[in-house]
Amino acid sequence: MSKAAGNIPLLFRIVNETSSIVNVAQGIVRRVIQSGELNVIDKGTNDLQTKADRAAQNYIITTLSSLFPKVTIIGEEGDNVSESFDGLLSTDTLVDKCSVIDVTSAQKEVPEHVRSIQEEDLVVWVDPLDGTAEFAKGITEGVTVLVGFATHGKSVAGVVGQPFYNVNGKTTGRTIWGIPGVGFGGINAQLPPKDKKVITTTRSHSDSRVEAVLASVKPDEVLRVGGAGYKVLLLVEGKANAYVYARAGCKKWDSCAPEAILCATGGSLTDLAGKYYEYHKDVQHVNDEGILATANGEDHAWYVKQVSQVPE
Ligand SMILES: Nc1ncnc2c1ncn2[C@@H]1O[C@H](COP(=O)(O)O)[C@@H](OP(=O)(O)O)[C@H]1O
Ligand SMILES: [Mg+2]
Ligand SMILES: [Mg+2]
Ligand SMILES: [Mg+2]
Repeated sequence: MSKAAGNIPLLFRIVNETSSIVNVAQGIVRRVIQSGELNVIDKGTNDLQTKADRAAQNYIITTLSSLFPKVTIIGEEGDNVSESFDGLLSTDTLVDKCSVIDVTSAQKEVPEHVRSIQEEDLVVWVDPLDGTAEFAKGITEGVTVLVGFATHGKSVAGVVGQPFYNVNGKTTGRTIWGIPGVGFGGINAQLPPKDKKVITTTRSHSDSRVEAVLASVKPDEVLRVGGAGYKVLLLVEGKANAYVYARAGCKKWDSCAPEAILCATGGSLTDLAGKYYEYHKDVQHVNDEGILATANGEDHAWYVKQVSQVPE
């Protein structure tokens, strides 16, 4: 390893490598839908998995673990995913490499908790395709590829790919990264307007309690879209004020990367009581207490109070 590489914090190096890996994974996801062969299975009730979920996970974990063999990687689709990605590696040049962290300028200000991270400290939460219920129906805009990084139980970095992101009607895809306390890139972060309360929530996993809690925050407008990652991107871009989901169902791989990116841009993601989720390797996968995320972290306490008033 060169001296320069040795000086770059491990977290920066792994986020950079992951952004390239996520670019390739986005190509895999696009290729599968172009092929028309999704090979959908239901892992439970309304819990779909397609060939794209399997192949993208296999690619991400195989590549990341070969580069960083000491990290712990937990993928949504489990440990025995063998779907081949060989025929799905495109020469797709549509997606630019995401903007990398400018290490030389950022390095002076790297917080100690980031600088001190060792490979063996990292737990990586991989959701190879978020928004599968919609993807299987051909609703692709909200599909994301999520890779979140945690140390000591906290979400410390995230990379999110959006393979069907459109610019002027052209599907270009994009890759976004965020490290709380350091920065973010790949997205134009904006606060939502203050004069209107736009709330985003699930499109495909609602129930009566989800609706009752949603009503408690008195939305002016509700955006029902697929994917935890996409809902958080709506917050980061100022298109929604809060993401409210009062049901167990999202898992650690759904929230780890979005939490880091949202936090890096001034927002907050917690359970409905305002408590941060833990991301250590032995934690329960299901986020039992729902999701409450706000574009502006200063609004968070108000939402916690509102939702706490809904009877169980
Ligand atoms: N009740 C539930 N059962 C199963 N999965 C759920 C769920 N609620 C949320 N999820 C998962 O959380 C993510 C966001 O959900 P939603 O789009 O409904 O907001 C999706 O991830 P995946 O698409 O990666 O499986 C979805 O499967
Ligand atoms: Mg799934
Ligand atoms: Mg998901
Ligand atoms: Mg998924």
